[in-house]
Amino acid sequence: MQSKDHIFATPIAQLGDFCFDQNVAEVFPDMIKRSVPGYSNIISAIGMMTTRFAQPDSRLYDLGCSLGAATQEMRRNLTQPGCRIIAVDNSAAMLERAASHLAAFKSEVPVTLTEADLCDIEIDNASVVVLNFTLQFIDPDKREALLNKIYRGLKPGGVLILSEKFVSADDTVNELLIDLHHDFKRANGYSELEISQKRTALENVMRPDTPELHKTRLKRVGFQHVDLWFQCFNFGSMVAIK
Ligand SMILES: Nc1ncnc2c1ncn2[C@@H]1O[C@H](C[S@+](CC[C@H]([NH3+])C(=O)[O-])CC(=O)[O-])[C@@H](O)[C@H]1O
Ligand SMILES: O=C(O)C(=O)Cc1ccccc1
Repeated sequence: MQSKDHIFATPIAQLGDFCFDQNVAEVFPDMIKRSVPGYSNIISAIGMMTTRFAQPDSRLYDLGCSLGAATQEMRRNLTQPGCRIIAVDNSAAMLERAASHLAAFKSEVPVTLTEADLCDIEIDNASVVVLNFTLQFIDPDKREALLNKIYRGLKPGGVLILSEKFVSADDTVNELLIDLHHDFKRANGYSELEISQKRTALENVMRPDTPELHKTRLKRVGFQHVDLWFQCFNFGSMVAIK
């Protein structure tokens, strides 16, 4: 049985910044499923893209892996020999649980779990890189350098799958998409208090960009082929091919 997310269910007097601690790690599968429209479709598609883009004797990176949902899907769909998956997160609580989640499945594919800041790791010999709802938590000033490092670490023909919460450049549409996201959360059983307290807690730590900025930046770092392949409300996923 997975634990249900009640983190923001009661009034919190000193609402601090959202962080990926033990409490969040414990309820994370429930939290992400009820909070991110399209999450399970995106995870499935990461598996499908792995089958298409993984190259023999290369590395696959899951950056900001949380409990390793994308890692597990890549591992299940990998058909090329000699590959290794490197799953990275800077939350010790997440990585501890990722290790036990991944150990619950049998697989021949080696996985390295690394506790590190994405800004400090090396990326090398990569055929598939996944940033599934992680770039939005990186300091905006460091995003381009990280994407540049990913581009340089990818082999020709390699792919980056970048999923994010977006802001719309059009204020009216932006408000509509945020409202629809809140409707989605209500429909999934979150109360007004849960929605508003989490929104406040995320304000300083999650800074979404427009899809246009993502596309321009990905092109600037060198990706030849970039587009949005999925969007539901203000959440979506882009593909960038080297
Ligand atoms: N600087 C950083 N360095 C490393 N990790 C970081 C950093 N900043 C944040 N993280 C990590 O990025 C993850 C973001 S969750 C990813 C979901 C997952 N990809 C999934 O497909 O289930 C998305 C969400 O919760 O909306 C958390 O585990 C953070 O600890
Ligand atoms: O819940 C939200 O409002 C989100 O934007 C998604 C989310 C999901 C899990 C952790 C942090 C943010």
